[in-house]
Amino acid sequence: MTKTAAIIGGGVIGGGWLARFVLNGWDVRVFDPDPEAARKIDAVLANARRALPMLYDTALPTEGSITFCDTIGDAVTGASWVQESVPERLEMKHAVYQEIAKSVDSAAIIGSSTSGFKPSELQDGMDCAAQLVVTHPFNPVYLLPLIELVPSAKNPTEIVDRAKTILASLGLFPLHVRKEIDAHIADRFLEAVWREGLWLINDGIATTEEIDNAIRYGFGLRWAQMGLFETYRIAGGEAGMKHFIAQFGPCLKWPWTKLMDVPELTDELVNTIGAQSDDQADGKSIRELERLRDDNLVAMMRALKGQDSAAGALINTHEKSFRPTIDSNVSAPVITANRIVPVDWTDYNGHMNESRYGQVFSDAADMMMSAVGADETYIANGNSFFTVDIHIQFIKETHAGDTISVQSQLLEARGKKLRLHHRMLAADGTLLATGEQLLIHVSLETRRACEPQPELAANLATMAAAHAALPDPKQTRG
Ligand SMILES: NC(=O)C1=CN([C@@H]2O[C@H](COP(=O)(O)OP(=O)(O)OC[C@H]3O[C@@H](n4cnc5c(N)ncnc54)[C@H](O)[C@@H]3O)[C@@H](O)[C@H]2O)C=CC1
Ligand SMILES: C[N+](C)(C)CC(=O)CC(=O)[O-]
Repeated sequence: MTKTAAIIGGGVIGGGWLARFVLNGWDVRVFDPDPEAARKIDAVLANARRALPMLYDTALPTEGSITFCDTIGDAVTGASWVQESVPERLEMKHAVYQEIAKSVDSAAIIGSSTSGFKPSELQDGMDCAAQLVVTHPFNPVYLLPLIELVPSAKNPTEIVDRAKTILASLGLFPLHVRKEIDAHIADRFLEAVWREGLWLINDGIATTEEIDNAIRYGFGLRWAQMGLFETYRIAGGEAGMKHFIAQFGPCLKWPWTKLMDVPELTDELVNTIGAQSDDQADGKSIRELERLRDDNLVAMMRALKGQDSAAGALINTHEKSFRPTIDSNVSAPVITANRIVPVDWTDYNGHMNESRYGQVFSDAADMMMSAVGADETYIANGNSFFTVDIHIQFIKETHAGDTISVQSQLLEARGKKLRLHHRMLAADGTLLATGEQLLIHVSLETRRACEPQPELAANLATMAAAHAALPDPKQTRG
């Protein structure tokens, strides 16, 4: 059944939420009084449509619909999730909640994107306070998975648990902030780091670019995969965290940081920061910077996906929830891939690198193996297939963001030998490449060829019989 979300406020953050819901198959109803809202949302959605699907090795669910509404009441009616992302002003948020409360379903969850308000401040005077929690996202919401989920004492556990389940189903990482506090967890860090950055500029120590270099060439990379404490545990050497604290704890009392002092944001300081930031951007527009940011985030998150670590492990788990299953009894070629070409698969020629064709066909073979029962369990029990030969024909170029699919056909399954033929197609059916693979069934213990287990042999025979009736794929082009 299609689920419906209401997006109240469709700016930078509301637009990102909208994209996250729509690209995960939810219908969305939006209210934003800005006459430019639809145009701005389209721009965010275009970025999201390009970037989010690249994180996954299979197609996302079919997109949901988007409806622009004239009132808050119209937008929230029938929605099971309402996401408020109006400007960070308490009186404005309260006025919006009054309107939401008039029409919202009593079972709906209302999430606020607030960066700093505590849920109890937001719930103050609200009729359906028990339904509202803070769900604080990070920009770009369509790519970054963290959501700080902050309930107050007014929220029943059921709401918090259901919010966690829904957020996880969108590929998000709900971090339950158990005690409400101004600015939750992450923005307290960001603000401390930002404050220090402002001081370093104010005091003429560093420019915006030098500060960004200090982050992106060093600790920013560490933080992205391990965070603060685990990184410092390692920095303590074999003696670990306690040794690290013994060594560096005393520095905390030295005047390394300015702590709560804030430099006065005089015109002079703001102009200095603005000018340095303009220099640093080197003529790139915000849209160009967004694209660079998104491509880099996709590439980094895909690297973590390969390691099944941190944000990458989350993507792998989410992907399992919508990965299609394969029916091995089909008398048509099996669809073994349906995906987007990610940005990290392209090379200096501006197209998908040849090595990735091999990867696509290798993944397709994995899907065929799993379709006939040579799945994770079969492999864990000590048997598998090794590829001993592959012939690839590169027929047409393909580029980052293109949709590709693969049709696989079983050409021969005889004893230890398995021969597959794959056709890689563009979204319009154009043939992009073909791959023919010879695989040999092996024992993972002896690392030598051996006969498949009887059940697998029977499944292979069934598929081979069905596929024998298909036209010879080597004769079919385009
Ligand atoms: N920009 C950021 O980096 C982040 C912002 N947030 C939070 O998200 C919320 C929204 O911030 P942004 O998207 O950055 O602001 P924004 O200014 O980009 O968007 C706010 C949108 O709300 C609309 N709006 C104004 N009054 C409205 C009303 N009565 N009903 C419906 N829509 C209304 C505006 O037309 C605008 O499109 C704030 O609470 C902010 O603290 C959270 C995480 C990051
Ligand atoms: C600057 N900010 C407080 C609005 C930042 C956030 O709330 C989170 C983010 O995306 O950095």
